[in-house]
Amino acid sequence: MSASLKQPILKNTKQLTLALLKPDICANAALPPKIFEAIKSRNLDIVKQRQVLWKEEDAGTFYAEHKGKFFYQRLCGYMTSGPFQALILSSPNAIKEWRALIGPTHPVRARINQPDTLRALYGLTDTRNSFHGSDSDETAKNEIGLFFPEFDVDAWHKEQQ
Ligand SMILES: Nc1ncnc2c1ncn2[C@@H]1O[C@H](COP(=O)(O)OP(=O)(O)OP(=O)(O)O)[C@@H](O)[C@H]1O
Repeated sequence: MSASLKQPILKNTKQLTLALLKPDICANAALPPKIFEAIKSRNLDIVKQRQVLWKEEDAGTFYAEHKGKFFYQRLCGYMTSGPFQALILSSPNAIKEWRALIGPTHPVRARINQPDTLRALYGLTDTRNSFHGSDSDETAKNEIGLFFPEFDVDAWHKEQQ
C-alpha cells in the first residue's frame, strides 16, 4: 500500500464560532425564529445553544478590552438588560460566514453598505447592534469556553476527523 493510502481519510474540516443574539433580539419573541432561519439558510449548524443572563461583572470580563471607552457603560448596561442567547455555530468557514451574515458593527453603516445583513435589518444603534461573532479561531475558543465551559473544543474537532 502506498504511503498516501495509509493516511486517514479526513472528513471536511469544520470551524466553530461563538455567536450572541443580544438582549434586544431576545426581548422580541418574533425575532429569534427569523434569526434561526437566517442561520439555517447560511448552512451554519447550531452545535449548542444557551440562554444567558449577565451580571455587571460578566459583561466587564467579556468586554474588558473596551473598558474606558465612551460607550463602555452603555455597552455593559445593554448586555445586562435582559436574557440573551449564546450559540456555538459550525460550518467549514463559520467565523467568516457568521460575521458576513451579521454585517458591520454599526447598523447605520450596515444599512447603507450591506442592507441584507442582520445588523442592517435589526440593529438599533452603534451599541445596541443585536449580534456578536468571534473574530478568529483563538477568540472563538476563548469565548466558547466562557459561555460553554463544559464544551471541549479540541475534542469536538477530533470527533469531526
Ligand atoms: N463606536 C461605538 N459606539 C458605540 N458602541 C460601540 C462602538 N463600537 C463598538 N461598540 C459596541 O461594543 C461592541 C464590541 O465592539 P467591537 O469593536 O468588538 O465590535 P464587533 O467585533 O463588531 O462587535 P462584537 O464583538 O459584538 O461582534 C459592539 O458590538 C457594540 O455593541
